[in-house]
Amino acid sequence: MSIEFCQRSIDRQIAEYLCRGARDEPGVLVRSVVSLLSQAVGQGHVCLDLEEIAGEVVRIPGREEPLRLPGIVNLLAALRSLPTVGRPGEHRPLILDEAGRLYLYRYFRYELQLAEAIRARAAMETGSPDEAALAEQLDRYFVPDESGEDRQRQAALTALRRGFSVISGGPGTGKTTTVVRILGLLLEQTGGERMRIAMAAPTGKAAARLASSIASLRESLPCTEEVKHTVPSQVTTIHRLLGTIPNSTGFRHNARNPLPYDAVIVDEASMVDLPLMTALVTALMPQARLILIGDRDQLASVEAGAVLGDICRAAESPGSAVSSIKGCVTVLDRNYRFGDGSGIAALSRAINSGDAGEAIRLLGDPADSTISLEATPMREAVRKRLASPVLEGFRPYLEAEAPEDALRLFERFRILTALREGPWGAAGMNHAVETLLHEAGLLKADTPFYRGRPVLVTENDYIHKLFNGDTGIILPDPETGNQKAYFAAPDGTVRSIPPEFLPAHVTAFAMTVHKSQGSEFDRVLMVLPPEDTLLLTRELIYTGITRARQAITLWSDEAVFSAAVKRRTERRSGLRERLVL
Ligand SMILES: Nc1ncnc2c1ncn2[C@@H]1O[C@H](COP(=O)(O)OP(=O)(O)OP(=O)(O)O)[C@@H](O)[C@H]1O
Repeated sequence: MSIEFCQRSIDRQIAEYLCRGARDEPGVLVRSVVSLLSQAVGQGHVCLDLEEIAGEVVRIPGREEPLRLPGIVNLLAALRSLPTVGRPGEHRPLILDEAGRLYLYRYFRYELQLAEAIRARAAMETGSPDEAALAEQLDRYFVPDESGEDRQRQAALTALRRGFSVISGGPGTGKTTTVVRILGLLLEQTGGERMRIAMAAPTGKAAARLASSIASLRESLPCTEEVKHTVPSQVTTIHRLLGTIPNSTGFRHNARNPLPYDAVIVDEASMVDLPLMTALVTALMPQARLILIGDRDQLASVEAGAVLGDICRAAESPGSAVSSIKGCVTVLDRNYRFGDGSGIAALSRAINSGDAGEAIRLLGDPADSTISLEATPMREAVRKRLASPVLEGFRPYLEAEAPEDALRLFERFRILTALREGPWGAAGMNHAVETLLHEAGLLKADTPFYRGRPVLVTENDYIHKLFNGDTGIILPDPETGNQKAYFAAPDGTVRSIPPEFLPAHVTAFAMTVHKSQGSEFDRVLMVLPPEDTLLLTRELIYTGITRARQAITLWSDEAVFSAAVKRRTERRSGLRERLVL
């Protein structure tokens, strides 16, 4: 195997800077390794596994001869001889650990701090000592079902008893239902007011979704009105909770100024990267409880790490038997929304187990119209093939009068893509959809902010309270007739701003699967390119498919789909091992 360097200038600069002491041929070697580390971090890995690259051939841009890296012993020796490389515990720009993992110092420190904080919290027993009272409470909240195995009840028990717990499950497995019951249980246990609980999610959209679920589920809790009223209804973004500081990567809340909460619950935790998760756990009070909710099978965070996945795997690993992380993770696997036999549920299971053949069989089953597979059309045929799903999917919102109706109806259908650019990427699809809708007379795409243009915000704007991932629609103000960008607020109301004030945004008929994390739509058309690429992974396919509540159509060639389902995203990190110490 040879390693391709898609070296960015930043990787080269970092390597030059960190390898100042290294000269001549060994200097080229260590500079290359450090460049590879920087590149790996850019791709989402936390560290570089030297075992994996030892003995491999590296092609370096601008250098004719490829470089063969030495075997692991010599490679480790070469790196250890550098003044910039230290061992764990030392304060050097690069850290080489005992397992041959090379880190940028910052990431090593994050990983170590996160593992230590989680282990300490996992070892913390927080539950009420009154077992009989606890059993009575749990029976009230979780009416035993015929299966005899109630994972939701188990998840709640863990959340009540331990300082750290994780609830992982796909859409519709009852994560939100369980969280709301945990809220009721926690508040009951402590007599309501004394328990200070914060709820957060990585994006504004995910926060809004959780807030509205809590509002609708709270009334059904089997507790007193008094307890119901103390159930918190606010969900914030993690950045807001921690308090961002302009032009700094630090937060207002940290170990010296901890968050004033007894329990912090984080939804959509698979989207949280290593630096942010570390910032969050280090900002908790020593006795505070942390509950993470998410889907371990989804795409990992955009930035470095796969924290939720690593935690879940650590809890399952054989080594965890003697560690505090054992028993902290509950996986919910029963689909209450569709039933386990539904097409989308069965398809997600086949994909998660890497069984592409079964997934293709399910997709081809004519008896199930909720899931289907069609070959990706050639570039020239894309628009023709899009016409029917696009007109059907987008007509209702474009014909709606009131902004709140348009926003609600827009959630019915979305095109998700694997790629950002190109004819099968979000950019190409958006262009094709715009043209189709324009030709059909459903919109007039003659100005940037035409009536009906859906926009997806791509950065956080604290002034206008718009966040990365928020989706709005340009519509005329009923009173003035001027175009405005309308957004659904977390409380269910609609608000608007003049389109000129919009932060960075893109058109949103189609969006990448990455951007769709934290959202769900009734029907989804997911588009894979006709050629296989390394970006197509099992996690990407699973995440895209599970965005659909009712029906999914997949455009993909069978070979491309199979290759993708078999390809797992592996993010290098040492977190799993550090958690089971
Ligand atoms: N134990 C249960 N018995 C019966 N129905 C349940 C149970 N748990 C959840 N449900 C129902 O299943 C549906 C999905 O539950 P919920 O929204 O809590 O799942 P979720 O995992 O949070 O899904 P998503 O990730 O899509 O938000 C809801 O309609 C809920 O009422």
